Amino acid sequence: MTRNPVNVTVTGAAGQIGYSLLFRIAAGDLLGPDIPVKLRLLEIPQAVKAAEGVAMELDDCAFPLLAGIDIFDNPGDGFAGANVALLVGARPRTAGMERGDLLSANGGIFKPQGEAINAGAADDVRVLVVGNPANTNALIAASHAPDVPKSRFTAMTRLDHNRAVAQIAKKSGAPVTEIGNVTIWGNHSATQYPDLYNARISGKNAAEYINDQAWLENSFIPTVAKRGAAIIEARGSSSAASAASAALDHVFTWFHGTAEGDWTSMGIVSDGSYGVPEGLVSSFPVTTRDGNFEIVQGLEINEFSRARIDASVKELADERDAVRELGLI
Ligand SMILES: NC(=O)c1ccc[n+]([C@@H]2O[C@H](COP(=O)([O-])OP(=O)(O)OC[C@H]3O[C@@H](n4cnc5c(N)ncnc54)[C@H](O)[C@@H]3O)[C@@H](O)[C@H]2O)c1
Ligand SMILES: O=C(O)C[C@H](O)C(=O)O
Repeated sequence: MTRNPVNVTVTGAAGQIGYSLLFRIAAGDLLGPDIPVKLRLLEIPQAVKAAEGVAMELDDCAFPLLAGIDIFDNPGDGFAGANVALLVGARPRTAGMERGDLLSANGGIFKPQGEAINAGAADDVRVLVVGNPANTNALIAASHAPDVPKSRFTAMTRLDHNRAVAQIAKKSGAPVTEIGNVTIWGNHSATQYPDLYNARISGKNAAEYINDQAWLENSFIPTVAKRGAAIIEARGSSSAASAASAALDHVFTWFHGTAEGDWTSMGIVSDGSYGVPEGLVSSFPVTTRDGNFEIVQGLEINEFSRARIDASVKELADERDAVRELGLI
């Protein structure tokens, strides 16, 4: 039986994440090996030519699952009929730019994109925001899409989650497949809190298994939280292949589900769980199935974790207040 292709809109298609992401989407890594996709590439007018070059290369791969590629320079056409929307394109921070300038520049991108999703995306649309500041950009987009359920808008903290898994595997000597129940709480920023206390290694409590508080405080948390900056420092540009891989993991897990007893991390609109004010887009532990998710409830939050979650959530509240003042939400 042949399935109808799924429309996948990717913004920032000519950028460096786009270049890693699109080929793997077309190879079936986003939705699965039996689901054809139609790519809708959205770029700014100046980058359309580069996106055309990427589309030529996609053609040249002769991917069996790739049912078509269209390129757009405006959100209204780019999001029309989108079932999955990956919002990667964003305005990067440049020298001398204040946080408010960055939020304002990105508001100019994510407000019209939210409006276009509201107006023309498919009824079942699922949105992942990758472009930074991802959580607040997702908040802006969601607030301009009143007809789309808030649960359809997510921000990417899966890269942070995967980074935490890798660090725990390295420290413990266990393979990544034995690491589970990792949570990233809060913002995709240096204030994020990767939670070792509720994580598990081969079914055992990870904090007890590793039993090294100095490593947890002075190595694990800062390494994960500042990994983006470390990659920029080493590579001369921000993470791209790992970010693309995490975006694929995020969407794949959203549709195909978390493993029994495990969970993943997603930036989602808070329902007030764990004291995170309702409406903020914060990272939580979630279980997923068939394009839906539920926050894992009842986890123990010790004093150490509480202080760090609160600090990251405060940053999210400050970002929300800043975009509110700018009239972006
Ligand atoms: N959440 C995460 O974990 C994570 C990880 C890595 C990078 N990022 C962020 O992802 C974003 C993209 O990174 P990159 O390395 O691909 O950047 P890049 O600069 O290489 O590419 C960005 C692309 O977006 C395009 N673009 C800009 N405004 C647009 C708009 N309004 N509509 C459509 N396209 C637009 C640009 O033309 C460019 O081609 C950045 O904001 C980066 O900070 C997030
Ligand atoms: O930190 C950044 O600016 C890049 C990105 O968000 C990352 O986490 O790699």
